[in-house]
Amino acid sequence: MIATESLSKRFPRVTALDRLSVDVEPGVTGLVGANGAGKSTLIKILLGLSPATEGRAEVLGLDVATKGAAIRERVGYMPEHDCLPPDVSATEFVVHMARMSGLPPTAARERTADTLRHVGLYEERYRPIGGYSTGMKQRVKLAQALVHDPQLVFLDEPTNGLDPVGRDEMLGLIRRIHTDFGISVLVTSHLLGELERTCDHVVVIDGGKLLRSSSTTDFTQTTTTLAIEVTDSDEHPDGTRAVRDALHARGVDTQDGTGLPGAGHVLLLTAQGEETYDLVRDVIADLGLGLVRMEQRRHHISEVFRDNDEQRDGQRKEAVGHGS
Ligand SMILES: Nc1ncnc2c1ncn2[C@@H]1O[C@H](COP(=O)(O)OP(=O)(O)OP(=O)(O)O)[C@@H](O)[C@H]1O
Repeated sequence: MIATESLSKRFPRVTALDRLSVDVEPGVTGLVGANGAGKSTLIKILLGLSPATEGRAEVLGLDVATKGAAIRERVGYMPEHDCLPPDVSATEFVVHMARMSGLPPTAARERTADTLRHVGLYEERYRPIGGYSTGMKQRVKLAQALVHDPQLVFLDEPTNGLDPVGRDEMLGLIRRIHTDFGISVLVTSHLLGELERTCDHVVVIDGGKLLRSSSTTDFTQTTTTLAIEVTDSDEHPDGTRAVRDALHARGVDTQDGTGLPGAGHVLLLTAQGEETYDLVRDVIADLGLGLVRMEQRRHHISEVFRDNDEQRDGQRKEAVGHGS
C-alpha cells in the first residue's frame, strides 16, 4: 500500500521526518507518535501535497513526487483539524466532495446517502454543519474521505476531541471500513492504547524517525516475564519481601512490579522454563504464604516509548559523562 525509502522533510527550524523507511501492507495500520512526531507531515507527502526534501515514497505503487493527482483519486483523506463549512448541510457538503472526485450527480447523491448512513448520520444530515457536535463533525469528515470509494484512506487523529463513548464508536467504524468494504486504513494517533484494539499493524515514529514497525500482536505478545503476587501472614507480614529474599537466596533475580497498572505488591521475574514455575510455587508454599496470582505479562505498545525514552536518557547521560 505504502512504501517510503529514506524519506526526509526538513523545515528551516525542524526536521519533521528523518530518513524514514517503512512499508505498509493492506489492512488497518496505526501510525503512532507524540504531537510533533511527523505524522501529519508524512500524510501530506504521501498525498503528493507537500514535497519531500529527500528520499522517495510510493502509494499504491504510484510515486508521490509525480503522481499526486492519481494518488488522490484512489485515496481518501480525513484531515486532523476542523475544516468543514458551517453553513451547508452534511449532505450538501459530501455530495460536493463526491462530485469533486468525479462522480456523476446521481451516483454522488446515492453514495453520499449510503456513506452518511454508514458513519451514523441520519436525519441530522440535512441540518447545517455549524450546529453539529464534535463527534458528528468527525463523522462528516470521515464520510467525505470514503464517498468516492477509495482503496486506501488516511485518517489523521480521527478520535481527537471525542469523549470515551464517541472514541469507541469511531474506532469501531474505522475497523469496519476495512472489514465491510475492504478499504485499507492508515490511522494516526498519539494515544497508544486505542490502536491496540483497532489495528493489525502499528508503525511508531518519534522525532520523524522510525522507532518500530510490526504487527499489533508482536507488540503485545506474551513474554516470559512472570508477575507474582502473594498474601502476607503473621510470620511474614511483608509476604512479597519474604518471597523475594527466598528467591534471591536461590539465585533468582526479581524486579519490583509496582508502577504497573493495578499492581500492589507485585514481583517480576524472568522464567527460565518450567522449573521457574515449580520453584516459585515451592518457595511460596515453604514460607506458608498464599499465591494470589502468577501470570505471564503482556507488553503494551506504550512500553516502546518508555524503552526509547530510557535509551535516550542513557545516551544523554553518557554524552554528559563524556563532557559533550
Ligand atoms: N509548514 C511547516 N513549517 C514549519 N514547521 C512545520 C510545518 N509543518 C510541520 N512542522 C513541524 O514539523 C514537526 C512535525 O509536525 P507534524 O504536524 O507532522 O507532527 P504530528 O506528528 O502530526 O503532530 P500533531 O498531531 O501535533 O500535528 C513539528 O515540529 C512541526 O512544528
